Amino acid sequence: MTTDTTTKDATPGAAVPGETVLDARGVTMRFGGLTAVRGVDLTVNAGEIVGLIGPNGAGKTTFFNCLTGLYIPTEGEVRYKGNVLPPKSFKVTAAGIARTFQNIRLFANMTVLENVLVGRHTRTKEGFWSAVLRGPGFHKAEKASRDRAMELLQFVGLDHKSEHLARNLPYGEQRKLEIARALASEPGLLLLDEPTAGMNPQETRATEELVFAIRDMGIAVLVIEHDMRFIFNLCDRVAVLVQGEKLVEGDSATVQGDERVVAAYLGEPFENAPGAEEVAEVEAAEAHAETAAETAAEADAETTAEADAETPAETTAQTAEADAETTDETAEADAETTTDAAPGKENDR
Ligand SMILES: Nc1ncnc2c1ncn2[C@@H]1O[C@H](COP(=O)(O)OP(=O)(O)OP(=O)(O)O)[C@@H](O)[C@H]1O
Repeated sequence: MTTDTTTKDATPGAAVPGETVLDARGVTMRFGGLTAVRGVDLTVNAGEIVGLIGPNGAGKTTFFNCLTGLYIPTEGEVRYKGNVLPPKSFKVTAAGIARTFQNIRLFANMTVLENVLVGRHTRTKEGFWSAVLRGPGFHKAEKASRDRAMELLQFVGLDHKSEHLARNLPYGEQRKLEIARALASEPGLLLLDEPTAGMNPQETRATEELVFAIRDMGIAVLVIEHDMRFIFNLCDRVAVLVQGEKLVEGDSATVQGDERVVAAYLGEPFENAPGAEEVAEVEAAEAHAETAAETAAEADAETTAEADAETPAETTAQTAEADAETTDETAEADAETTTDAAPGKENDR
């Protein structure tokens, strides 16, 4: 019996510069009557950071799921380094694509180090008997895995927390741990689904640096994010999905300057832009609701003004009358009193 306990190619992801790492063509995903992604083409080349943006429900995560074997696209094809991807997520990971999730998926009750070690399982060859017998080869492989996991924890800045339980990490560090675990499979392409969600501006900037460092390690990156500043600082190319369709693709300046993108985010759709009709309907309903609210407010304001105008005038007039009468009576009484009681008057008479 032989047990192969060597660690597989440490950097299988290392890509040839300029090589097309990901090539998705005509990817369509339907759920019953709903087409979440429609005919999307997207490539990611070695050394690139590509952004995928779009309003909520645009189909970004569904597209990611089609790239990672979680969904089998209804139509279209996804190739990684020229090979069609197998329709199983663990095989996609083994092929060289790793990902993080929008909703963090860590093993909460395992330590930080154990979480990263789990990510390494596709890169080790220890078989069943090796694990059972725990011979010298197994221990050697285990040590190599631990060393690599610690390197990755150091890379994301979590090596000092390797023995902490994952669930005790603050949110931002949990996101970093997810990235370290994804890197543990030594990918050639990393897909990040909203990596800065819930982070403060400082953590977001640190994540930006981390993604640049990942790219510099030779790993291509495709990132979904709603933080436009993060996307436009980071990405070589950005693709915009709206209503499941790719609306625009280009460098940051091109995408930022494209009026259809501005319209898709600001709710002023272009004629024939995907989703324009729906947005127009929502806008019309909102405008109608606003007009109704304004009319009601104006009517209220008029009623109040009329009531205000009548009430103080009458009250003031009545008060003035009452004051005048009181003053006259007081003056008379004062005059009488003063006259009657004036000292020395009688003496003067
Ligand atoms: N498993 C599913 N079954 C049915 N419909 C789904 C499924 N997954 C996604 N959808 C629908 O597909 C559409 C696209 O959703 P998706 O989550 O991909 O959008 P998104 O762009 O990632 O949105 P967000 O930015 O809010 O995460 C939505 O209408 C969603 O409800």
